[in-house]
Amino acid sequence: MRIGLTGGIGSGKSTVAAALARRGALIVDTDLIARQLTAPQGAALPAIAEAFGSAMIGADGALDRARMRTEVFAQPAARQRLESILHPLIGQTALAQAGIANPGQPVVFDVPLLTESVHWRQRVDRVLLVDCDERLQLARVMRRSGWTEAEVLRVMAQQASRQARRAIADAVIVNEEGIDLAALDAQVGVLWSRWWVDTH
Ligand SMILES: CC(C)(COP(=O)(O)OP(=O)(O)OC[C@H]1O[C@@H](n2cnc3c(N)ncnc32)[C@H](O)[C@@H]1O)[C@@H](O)C(=O)NCCC(=O)NCCS
Ligand SMILES: Nc1ncnc2c1ncn2[C@@H]1O[C@H](COP(=O)(O)OP(=O)(O)OP(=O)(O)O)[C@@H](O)[C@H]1O
Repeated sequence: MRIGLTGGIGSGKSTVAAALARRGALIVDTDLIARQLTAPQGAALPAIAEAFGSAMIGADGALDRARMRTEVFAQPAARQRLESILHPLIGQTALAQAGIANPGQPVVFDVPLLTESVHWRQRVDRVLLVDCDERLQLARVMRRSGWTEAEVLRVMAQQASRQARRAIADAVIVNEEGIDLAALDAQVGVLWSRWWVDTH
Protein backbone atom coordinates (compact mmCIF):
# COMPACT_ATOMS: atom_id res chain seq x y z
CA MET A 1 0.00 0.00 0.00
CA ARG A 2 1.20 3.50 -0.85
CA ILE A 3 0.46 6.24 1.63
CA GLY A 4 0.82 9.95 1.04
CA LEU A 5 1.81 11.68 4.29
CA THR A 6 1.09 15.37 4.22
CA GLY A 7 0.55 18.45 6.37
CA GLY A 8 1.52 22.10 6.45
CA ILE A 9 5.02 23.29 7.13
CA GLY A 10 6.07 22.31 10.66
CA SER A 11 2.95 20.21 11.30
CA GLY A 12 5.02 17.16 12.30
CA LYS A 13 5.27 15.05 9.09
CA SER A 14 8.93 14.10 9.59
CA THR A 15 8.24 13.12 13.19
CA VAL A 16 5.31 10.92 12.12
CA ALA A 17 7.38 9.50 9.24
CA ALA A 18 10.08 8.46 11.73
CA ALA A 19 7.44 6.69 13.84
CA LEU A 20 6.18 4.83 10.75
CA ALA A 21 9.76 3.92 9.77
CA ARG A 22 10.34 2.43 13.23
CA ARG A 23 7.35 0.17 12.59
CA GLY A 24 8.73 -0.98 9.24
CA ALA A 25 7.52 1.44 6.56
CA LEU A 26 9.80 2.60 3.76
CA ILE A 27 9.85 6.40 3.83
CA VAL A 28 10.32 8.43 0.69
CA ASP A 29 11.02 12.03 1.74
CA THR A 30 10.36 14.54 -1.04
CA ASP A 31 11.97 17.48 0.83
CA LEU A 32 15.15 15.40 1.09
CA ILE A 33 14.99 14.50 -2.61
CA ALA A 34 14.59 18.21 -3.46
CA ARG A 35 17.67 18.91 -1.37
CA GLN A 36 19.69 16.19 -3.11
CA LEU A 37 18.67 17.48 -6.54
CA THR A 38 20.04 20.89 -5.59
CA ALA A 39 23.20 19.77 -3.73
CA PRO A 40 26.58 20.18 -5.49
CA GLN A 41 26.39 18.32 -8.86
CA GLY A 42 22.61 18.00 -8.34
CA ALA A 43 20.61 17.14 -11.45
CA ALA A 44 18.40 20.24 -11.16
CA LEU A 45 21.18 22.83 -10.91
CA PRO A 46 21.80 23.51 -14.62
CA ALA A 47 18.10 24.26 -15.24
CA ILE A 48 17.90 26.40 -12.08
CA ALA A 49 20.98 28.41 -13.09
CA GLU A 50 19.45 28.96 -16.52
CA ALA A 51 16.07 30.05 -15.18
CA PHE A 52 17.23 32.12 -12.17
CA GLY A 53 20.81 33.08 -13.01
CA SER A 54 24.07 31.54 -11.85
CA ALA A 55 24.11 33.79 -8.75
CA MET A 56 21.51 31.40 -7.32
CA ILE A 57 24.24 28.77 -7.03
CA GLY A 58 26.53 29.38 -4.04
CA ALA A 59 30.32 29.15 -3.84
CA ASP A 60 30.00 25.55 -2.59
CA GLY A 61 28.27 24.56 -5.84
CA ALA A 62 24.85 24.01 -4.19
CA LEU A 63 21.63 25.97 -4.52
CA ASP A 64 21.66 29.06 -2.28
CA ARG A 65 18.56 27.97 -0.38
CA ALA A 66 18.02 31.11 1.69
CA ARG A 67 18.25 33.29 -1.42
CA MET A 68 15.88 31.04 -3.36
CA ARG A 69 13.47 30.98 -0.43
CA THR A 70 13.33 34.77 -0.40
CA GLU A 71 12.76 34.81 -4.14
CA VAL A 72 10.10 32.10 -4.47
CA PHE A 73 7.98 32.77 -1.41
CA ALA A 74 7.69 36.45 -2.36
CA GLN A 75 6.62 35.78 -5.95
CA PRO A 76 4.23 33.01 -7.01
CA ALA A 77 5.56 33.12 -10.61
CA ALA A 78 9.10 32.40 -9.40
CA ARG A 79 7.82 29.59 -7.18
CA GLN A 80 5.99 28.05 -10.13
CA ARG A 81 9.15 28.32 -12.25
CA LEU A 82 11.16 26.48 -9.60
CA GLU A 83 8.44 23.87 -9.15
CA SER A 84 8.25 23.24 -12.90
CA ILE A 85 11.96 22.33 -12.79
CA LEU A 86 11.96 20.35 -9.55
CA HIS A 87 8.60 18.59 -9.34
CA PRO A 88 9.00 16.25 -12.33
CA LEU A 89 12.48 15.25 -11.06
CA ILE A 90 11.19 14.81 -7.50
CA GLY A 91 8.29 12.63 -8.74
CA GLN A 92 10.59 10.45 -10.83
CA THR A 93 13.14 10.00 -8.03
CA ALA A 94 10.44 9.29 -5.44
CA LEU A 95 8.87 6.53 -7.54
CA ALA A 96 12.31 4.99 -8.16
CA GLN A 97 13.01 4.97 -4.41
CA ALA A 98 9.64 3.33 -3.72
CA GLY A 99 10.65 0.57 -6.12
CA ILE A 100 13.13 -0.83 -3.60
CA ALA A 101 10.40 -1.67 -1.03
CA ASN A 102 10.29 -5.27 0.10
CA PRO A 103 7.18 -7.23 -0.92
CA GLY A 104 4.32 -6.14 1.33
CA GLN A 105 6.31 -3.30 2.92
CA PRO A 106 4.20 -0.15 3.28
CA VAL A 107 5.61 2.81 1.39
CA VAL A 108 5.05 6.27 2.85
CA PHE A 109 5.65 9.31 0.65
CA ASP A 110 6.27 12.40 2.77
CA VAL A 111 4.91 15.13 0.48
CA PRO A 112 4.24 18.62 1.88
CA LEU A 113 2.39 19.67 -1.27
CA LEU A 114 0.22 16.59 -1.79
CA THR A 115 -3.07 18.47 -1.45
CA GLU A 116 -1.90 20.91 -4.12
CA SER A 117 -0.87 18.17 -6.55
CA VAL A 118 -3.25 16.02 -8.60
CA HIS A 119 -0.26 13.91 -9.68
CA TRP A 120 0.62 13.02 -6.13
CA ARG A 121 -2.93 12.20 -5.18
CA GLN A 122 -3.06 9.74 -8.08
CA ARG A 123 0.17 8.05 -7.01
CA VAL A 124 -1.03 7.04 -3.53
CA ASP A 125 -3.74 4.72 -2.23
CA ARG A 126 -4.45 6.68 0.94
CA VAL A 127 -3.70 10.09 2.39
CA LEU A 128 -2.56 10.53 5.98
CA LEU A 129 -2.70 14.09 7.29
CA VAL A 130 -0.75 15.50 10.22
CA ASP A 131 -2.85 18.36 11.44
CA CYS A 132 -2.23 21.19 13.87
CA ASP A 133 -3.22 24.76 14.50
CA GLU A 134 -1.49 27.36 12.32
CA ARG A 135 -0.09 29.22 15.35
CA LEU A 136 1.62 26.04 16.46
CA GLN A 137 3.06 25.45 12.96
CA LEU A 138 4.48 28.94 13.12
CA ALA A 139 6.01 28.45 16.57
CA ARG A 140 7.53 25.08 15.65
CA VAL A 141 9.18 26.29 12.46
CA MET A 142 10.53 29.46 14.10
CA ARG A 143 12.02 27.34 16.89
CA ARG A 144 13.36 24.59 14.61
CA SER A 145 14.70 26.65 11.72
CA GLY A 146 15.28 30.09 13.22
CA TRP A 147 13.17 31.72 10.50
CA THR A 148 11.36 34.98 11.25
CA GLU A 149 7.61 35.00 11.73
CA ALA A 150 7.19 36.83 8.40
CA GLU A 151 9.22 34.18 6.57
CA VAL A 152 7.14 31.31 7.93
CA LEU A 153 3.87 33.14 7.23
CA ARG A 154 4.94 33.71 3.63
CA VAL A 155 5.47 29.96 3.14
CA MET A 156 2.17 29.14 4.85
CA ALA A 157 0.36 31.59 2.58
CA GLN A 158 1.57 29.60 -0.44
CA GLN A 159 0.30 26.28 0.92
CA ALA A 160 -3.14 24.67 0.85
CA SER A 161 -5.50 25.58 3.68
CA ARG A 162 -6.10 23.31 6.64
CA GLN A 163 -9.64 22.73 5.38
CA ALA A 164 -8.44 21.71 1.92
CA ARG A 165 -6.02 19.20 3.46
CA ARG A 166 -8.71 17.73 5.70
CA ALA A 167 -11.00 17.33 2.71
CA ILE A 168 -8.63 14.90 0.99
CA ALA A 169 -7.40 12.99 4.06
CA ASP A 170 -8.34 9.36 4.76
CA ALA A 171 -7.00 9.64 8.31
CA VAL A 172 -5.79 12.48 10.51
CA ILE A 173 -3.05 12.44 13.12
CA VAL A 174 -3.69 15.25 15.60
CA ASN A 175 -0.48 17.02 16.60
CA GLU A 176 -1.87 19.91 18.62
CA GLU A 177 -0.47 21.68 21.67
CA GLY A 178 -0.47 19.19 24.55
CA ILE A 179 0.23 16.20 22.31
CA ASP A 180 3.72 15.14 23.37
CA LEU A 181 5.94 12.86 21.31
CA ALA A 182 4.67 9.77 23.17
CA ALA A 183 1.04 10.68 22.45
CA LEU A 184 1.92 11.31 18.81
CA ASP A 185 3.64 7.94 18.58
CA ALA A 186 0.61 6.25 20.17
CA GLN A 187 -1.64 7.63 17.42
CA VAL A 188 0.75 6.28 14.81
CA GLY A 189 0.60 2.88 16.55
CA VAL A 190 -3.21 2.82 16.36
CA LEU A 191 -3.15 3.75 12.70
CA TRP A 192 -0.45 1.18 11.94
CA SER A 193 -2.62 -1.56 13.48
CA ARG A 194 -5.68 -0.39 11.60
CA TRP A 195 -4.09 -0.01 8.17
CA TRP A 196 -1.41 -2.68 8.15
CA VAL A 197 -1.62 -5.22 10.96
CA ASP A 198 -5.38 -5.88 11.05
CA THR A 199 -5.62 -6.11 7.28
CA HIS A 200 -2.96 -8.86 6.96
C1 LIG B 1 12.58 27.10 -1.78
C2 LIG B 1 13.60 26.15 -1.18
C3 LIG B 1 14.93 26.23 -1.92
C4 LIG B 1 13.84 26.59 0.30
O1 LIG B 1 14.73 25.69 0.91
P1 LIG B 1 14.82 25.60 2.51
O2 LIG B 1 15.97 24.69 2.82
O3 LIG B 1 14.86 26.97 3.08
O4 LIG B 1 13.47 24.93 3.01
P2 LIG B 1 13.04 23.38 2.90
O5 LIG B 1 13.37 22.81 1.57
O6 LIG B 1 13.53 22.67 4.12
O7 LIG B 1 11.45 23.49 2.92
C5 LIG B 1 10.77 23.76 4.12
C6 LIG B 1 9.29 23.65 3.90
O8 LIG B 1 8.84 24.67 3.02
C7 LIG B 1 7.68 24.23 2.37
N1 LIG B 1 7.86 24.34 0.90
C8 LIG B 1 8.94 23.99 0.16
N2 LIG B 1 8.72 24.23 -1.14
C9 LIG B 1 7.46 24.72 -1.21
C10 LIG B 1 6.65 25.15 -2.28
N3 LIG B 1 7.08 25.08 -3.53
N4 LIG B 1 5.39 25.60 -2.01
C11 LIG B 1 4.93 25.66 -0.74
N5 LIG B 1 5.64 25.26 0.33
C12 LIG B 1 6.89 24.79 0.09
C13 LIG B 1 7.47 22.76 2.78
O9 LIG B 1 6.55 22.69 3.84
C14 LIG B 1 8.83 22.36 3.25
O10 LIG B 1 8.77 21.30 4.18
C15 LIG B 1 13.09 24.66 -1.19
O11 LIG B 1 12.02 24.51 -0.30
C16 LIG B 1 12.69 24.18 -2.57
O12 LIG B 1 13.54 23.83 -3.36
N6 LIG B 1 11.35 24.15 -2.86
C17 LIG B 1 10.85 23.72 -4.14
C18 LIG B 1 10.65 22.23 -4.18
C19 LIG B 1 9.36 21.83 -3.56
O13 LIG B 1 8.26 22.18 -4.02
N7 LIG B 1 9.47 21.07 -2.43
C20 LIG B 1 8.36 20.59 -1.70
C21 LIG B 1 8.39 19.08 -1.68
S1 LIG B 1 7.63 18.39 -3.09
N1 LIG C 1 4.15 16.61 19.30
C1 LIG C 1 5.31 17.27 19.30
N2 LIG C 1 5.91 17.61 20.46
C2 LIG C 1 7.07 18.31 20.47
N3 LIG C 1 7.74 18.72 19.36
C3 LIG C 1 7.18 18.40 18.17
C4 LIG C 1 5.96 17.65 18.08
N4 LIG C 1 5.68 17.48 16.76
C5 LIG C 1 6.68 18.08 16.07
N5 LIG C 1 7.57 18.63 16.92
C6 LIG C 1 8.78 19.41 16.53
O1 LIG C 1 8.34 20.45 15.68
C7 LIG C 1 9.23 20.64 14.59
C8 LIG C 1 8.49 20.40 13.26
O2 LIG C 1 8.18 19.01 13.16
P1 LIG C 1 8.57 18.19 11.83
O3 LIG C 1 9.94 18.53 11.39
O4 LIG C 1 8.22 16.76 12.09
O5 LIG C 1 7.48 18.86 10.85
P2 LIG C 1 7.35 18.74 9.27
O6 LIG C 1 5.88 18.74 9.01
O7 LIG C 1 8.14 17.59 8.78
O8 LIG C 1 8.00 20.12 8.82
P3 LIG C 1 8.44 20.63 7.33
O9 LIG C 1 7.20 20.77 6.54
O10 LIG C 1 9.07 21.95 7.58
O11 LIG C 1 9.40 19.62 6.82
C9 LIG C 1 10.38 19.68 14.82
O12 LIG C 1 11.42 20.36 15.46
C10 LIG C 1 9.77 18.60 15.72
O13 LIG C 1 10.73 17.96 16.53
